[in-house]
Amino acid sequence: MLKIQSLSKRFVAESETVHAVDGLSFEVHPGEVFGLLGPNGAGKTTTLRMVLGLVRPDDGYTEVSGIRTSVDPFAAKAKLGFVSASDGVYPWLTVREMLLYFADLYGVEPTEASGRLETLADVMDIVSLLDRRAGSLSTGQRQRVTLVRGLIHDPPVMLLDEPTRGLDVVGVQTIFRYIAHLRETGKAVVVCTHRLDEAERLCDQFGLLHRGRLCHHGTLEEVRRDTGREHLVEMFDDLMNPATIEPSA
Ligand SMILES: Nc1ncnc2c1ncn2[C@@H]1O[C@H](COP(=O)(O)OP(=O)(O)OP(=O)(O)O)[C@@H](O)[C@H]1O
Repeated sequence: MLKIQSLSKRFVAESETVHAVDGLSFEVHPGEVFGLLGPNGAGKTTTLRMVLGLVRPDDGYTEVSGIRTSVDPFAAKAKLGFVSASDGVYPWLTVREMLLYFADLYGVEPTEASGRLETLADVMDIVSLLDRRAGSLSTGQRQRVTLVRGLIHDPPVMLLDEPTRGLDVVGVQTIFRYIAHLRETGKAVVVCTHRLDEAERLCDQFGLLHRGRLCHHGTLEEVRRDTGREHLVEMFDDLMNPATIEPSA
């Protein structure tokens, strides 16, 4: 499970203080997909960086499977998988070598790593790519390999940062299949995206982030009830242009 409690981060840029994340709290349970949604600059990446232990919070904490990132960052990281649209590969290694190398970095026993690689290669349809050099893969093939890499140490919590950015229809479907697999295997998943239409189809829980604050939070039904709006895009429009909100009857 992932727990985020009263998390805050301020940055000072050109003598102005930016509240990038401001008192953020939510939980993601096993088998749940949480969409952390927000416009540019809402604080999504800063939140993920704090969960990953790359940025120190000013207040609050993040906890991965009961381990506070600030107390034991290495143990917390071992429980996290991270996939981002800008992930690269080691071009001179074969796909198999690269995935087993990452498994080794995470301390996975070689026999266990090989078994896991076989299962995941099957799920993500990369069996025929395993002995190819990673540098020779197409964008879609590379994407499937990086998705497998995020899971090679079987983490209970997965963070996906803009996972469909730059992908074609087939690539987007692959992400949908991957997230279905994560849900079925009981991972607690956070997806950060601007693609609100995709988020509506992908996520079980939604957090609408604006200027570092969670403005609405819950299932799609709950946020619909809360906002009086049907679609996420309308909810965001209201948040960003409050003057356009129609007074309720
Ligand atoms: N290292 C930094 N120094 C100064 N300001 C920063 C720093 N990192 C982030 N910020 C500011 O914090 C705010 C939140 O940024 P963040 O990158 O978390 O937003 P985001 O929701 O991920 O946006 P995007 O969707 O554009 O990636 C922004 O105003 C940003 O300019």
